[in-house]
Amino acid sequence: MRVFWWSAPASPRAPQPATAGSVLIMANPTSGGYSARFLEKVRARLEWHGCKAEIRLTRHAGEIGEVCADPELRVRTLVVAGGDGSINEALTGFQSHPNPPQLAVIPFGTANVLALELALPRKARAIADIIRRQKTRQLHYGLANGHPFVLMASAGFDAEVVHAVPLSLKRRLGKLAYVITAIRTGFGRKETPLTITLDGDTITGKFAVASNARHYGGPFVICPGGATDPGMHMLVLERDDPWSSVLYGIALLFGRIHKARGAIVRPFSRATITAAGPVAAQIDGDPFGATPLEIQTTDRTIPVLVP
Ligand SMILES: Nc1ncnc2c1ncn2[C@@H]1O[C@H](COP(=O)(O)OP(=O)(O)OP(=O)(O)O)[C@@H](O)[C@H]1O
Repeated sequence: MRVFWWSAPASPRAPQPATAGSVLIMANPTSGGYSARFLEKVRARLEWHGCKAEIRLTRHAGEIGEVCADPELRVRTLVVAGGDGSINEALTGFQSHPNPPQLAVIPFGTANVLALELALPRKARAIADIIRRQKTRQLHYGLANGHPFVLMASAGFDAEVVHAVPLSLKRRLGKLAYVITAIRTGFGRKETPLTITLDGDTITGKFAVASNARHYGGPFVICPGGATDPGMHMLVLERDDPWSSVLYGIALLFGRIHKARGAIVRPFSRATITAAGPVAAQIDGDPFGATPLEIQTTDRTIPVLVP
C-alpha cells in the first residue's frame, strides 16, 4: 500500500509551528470528489515554486472549524479542500481567530457553489497558481441566528431535503442523491406557510432563501450580486406543492426563477423567517435546525484567493 507523507496529520490541539507565509491545506477526505492525488499535485506545484505547503486530513466533522479558531494557527493562507460545508466551518472558525489568514479553496464537495461563484478552475496546477499568486477579493458573508454563511440560509422544502438526504446516497450518487430525496420528500410532506419580514415589510410564502451568492445548488443563478459583492437578496416562493416545485425547478435550470409566477426576489439588510411550527432550515447546504431564522447582512469580509 502506498503511504502518503501526510497520512498521519498533526492533532489540531497540538498544532505544528507554522511560519508566516506558509500554506496549510485542510482537506475533508469525506467530501464528494475528494482525491489524494489531486491534493498531492497542488502541493507539489506549490513546493516547486518554493511555497511551503502542509496537508492535513480531517478526522471528524468540526475539525476545520477548530483549527481555524485556534489562535496558534499562524499561516498566511488556509486552504479548504472540500465542499461548501467545509468552507462554512472555516469561516465560522475564523470568527474566533484574532488575526485570521486568507482563505483559498480546492473545490471538492458535492456541489461547491462557492467555487462557481469565484470562477475557480478545476485543474490542480491552475489552483496551485492561484494560491501562489495571492490575488485576493473580499468575501462578504451574512449571519443566520448569529452563525456566518457565505452562500445562503433557507427554510422550507430545500432544507427538508438537505436534512433528509442520506450521507451514503450522497457519497454514491452525488447531486442525484438530492434529486431522489426531493422526489421522495416532496410527495409525503405537509406544507407550512412562512412569514418573512424584509426590513419591516411582511410577505408570506412556502419557501424562502436568503442568498448572499448569485448561484444556488450548482451553476443556477437566482439573484443579482455575488458573494464578493455586499448585500443579500431574499427569494420567496408562493407555492411548494409537487407540481409547483417541478415548475420552479425548471425555471431554476433556465436561470428564470426570479421571473416565475409566485416568485419574489428582493434585496434586504435584515430579515426574519418564521412559521407557526418549526420548519427545517439549512445554511450553505448543511442542516441548520429549524425556524425561526433571523438573518442579517454584515459589513464583515474575509480575503479569499481568486484567479
Ligand atoms: N473527517 C470527517 N468525517 C466526517 N465528516 C467530516 C469530516 N471532515 C469534515 N466533515 C464534515 O463533512 C461535511 C460536508 O463536507 P463538505 O461540505 O466538504 O462536502 P460535501 O458535503 O460533499 O459538499 P457540499 O457541501 O458542497 O455539498 C462538513 O460540514 C464537515 O463538517
